[in-house]
Amino acid sequence: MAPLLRIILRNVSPRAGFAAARFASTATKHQTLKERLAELIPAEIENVKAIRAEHGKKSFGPVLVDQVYGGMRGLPALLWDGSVLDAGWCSLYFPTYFSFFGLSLSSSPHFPPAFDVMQLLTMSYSIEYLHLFSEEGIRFRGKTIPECQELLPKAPGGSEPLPEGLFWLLITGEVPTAEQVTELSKDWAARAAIPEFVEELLDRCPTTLHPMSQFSLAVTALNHDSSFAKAYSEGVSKKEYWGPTFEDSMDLIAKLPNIAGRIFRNVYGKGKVPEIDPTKDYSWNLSHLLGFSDNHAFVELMRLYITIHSDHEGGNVSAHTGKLVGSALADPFLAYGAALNGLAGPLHGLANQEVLLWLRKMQDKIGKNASDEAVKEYVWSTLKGGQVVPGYGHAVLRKTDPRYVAQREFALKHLPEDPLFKLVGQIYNIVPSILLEAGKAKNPWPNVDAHSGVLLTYYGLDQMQYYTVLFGVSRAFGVATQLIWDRALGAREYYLV
Ligand SMILES: CC(=O)SCCNC(=O)CCNC(=O)[C@H](O)C(C)(C)COP(=O)(O)OP(=O)(O)OC[C@H]1O[C@@H](n2cnc3c(N)ncnc32)[C@H](O)[C@@H]1OP(=O)(O)O
Ligand SMILES: O=C([O-])CC(=O)C(=O)O
Repeated sequence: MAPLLRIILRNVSPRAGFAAARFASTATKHQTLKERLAELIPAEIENVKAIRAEHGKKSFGPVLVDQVYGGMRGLPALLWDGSVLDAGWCSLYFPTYFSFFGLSLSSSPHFPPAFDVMQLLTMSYSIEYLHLFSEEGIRFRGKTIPECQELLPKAPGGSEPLPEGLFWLLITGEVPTAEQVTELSKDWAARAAIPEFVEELLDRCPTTLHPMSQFSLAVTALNHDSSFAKAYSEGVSKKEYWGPTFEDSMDLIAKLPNIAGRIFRNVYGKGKVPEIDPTKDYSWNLSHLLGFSDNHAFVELMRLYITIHSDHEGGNVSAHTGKLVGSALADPFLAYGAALNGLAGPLHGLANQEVLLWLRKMQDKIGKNASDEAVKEYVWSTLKGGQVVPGYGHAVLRKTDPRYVAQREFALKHLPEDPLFKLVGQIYNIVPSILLEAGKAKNPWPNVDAHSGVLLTYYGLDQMQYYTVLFGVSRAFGVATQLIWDRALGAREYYLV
């Protein structure tokens, strides 16, 4: 049985966070992200040392055979800094005077061991609050999506959070100033150009090659100019790994709009890719490269979309893959290229494409204003055909995904009368009870992918095979954050039996 214990595990984000560093110092208004990060790292290294010295030999509990066969669901062992996923029915948070320790209890088999952990923690941490049966789903550095929408800086005239602010929050645990976010926008615009050979590589792809394959190909090729790979080959000290990893991560995020824009224009015959505007924010530029920047609501949608898709704890396929590949000291481009290949699976990020295809097929079969009865029959025929209902269910969540809710609110504000949006609402009233009746899915509620494609379609971006590329632009924020912190804290490489 010993090898079982060495299986890597999903769904815990127990990192005593940045309160310690915040206690010692506070970000100054003019600091860059890298300067602030450099200040935070030493305290965090000490924090991890202290946790390991005190708790290193304690156990999170047994590993069940079912969990090993069940895709490692509910096993708490994967460190993830940026976000914690709360299943929607049970979550414990332990903020203390010097640290934040978030433990997500994500599935029932894990419940008893989790209580061991609770005891373990209460032995040495003062609990300021503990909330059970909470409803938040994802929290970015402890902040829910509505809190991020409220607290993060906005563009002039905009009401959705700027993803630049979310990235700052993921990296530092702090809400940035508007000035810091503007500097980040400028920095990313300055780094946005992609090498000519990557442009050529994309231009030579057949238009029939799936946009996600092109995306991963181009991201992988960026490794040609990796600061980390260069520094490593020149013998950089372990202690300095995080610096070139940070530079690569910033380059990666900055270059994604140019890659995504080029793929979109090549595949769908939309002409030459325009220049990045260095005075504009990241989402405006992404929208511009896709040809939608004159539509203010679409740009706002991109700001929301990139913010909410950025990070979802470490157990999902893309995040986990990025961390795993990065743990062998592959540079961020190689690690993220691998992550994108996982995101391209239909049970993960590609589900947003699958949802639209499924909706279109449904409309072809039963018409555009079908009755509830006809929709029910169509859903049953999907299940009876041995297929999944795309956009429904989740490995961790046990409630409607708050990212679905955020997108629904956006739709209610901007496109309340859209027929496809209404169909999504109709399906919401039908699918959960059918999935419950079918008796297999542990979570009958919709996930993020059930809604995103409908919004994009409304604004004219109806090339559904392309949708997961946008998801991939966003997910880089979370994966990059973890790669940087893993290098800063000297995370060990994974070892699978
Ligand atoms: C960004 C994201 O990645 S969000 C997820 C996007 N993916 C989708 O929307 C695809 C549809 N959903 C699914 O396939 C699943 O719910 C997943 C992959 C998301 C989660 O999988 P799991 O954690 O294994 O779900 P769960 O434990 O509930 O599965 C139990 C059974 O219910 C089935 N099930 C789960 N969700 C659904 C669904 N939406 N439709 C039909 N059956 C489902 C599973 O296929 C499984 O069947 P099996 O026992 O025959 O293998
Ligand atoms: O968390 C998961 O398993 C899948 C998901 O919703 C995401 O990665 O955004």
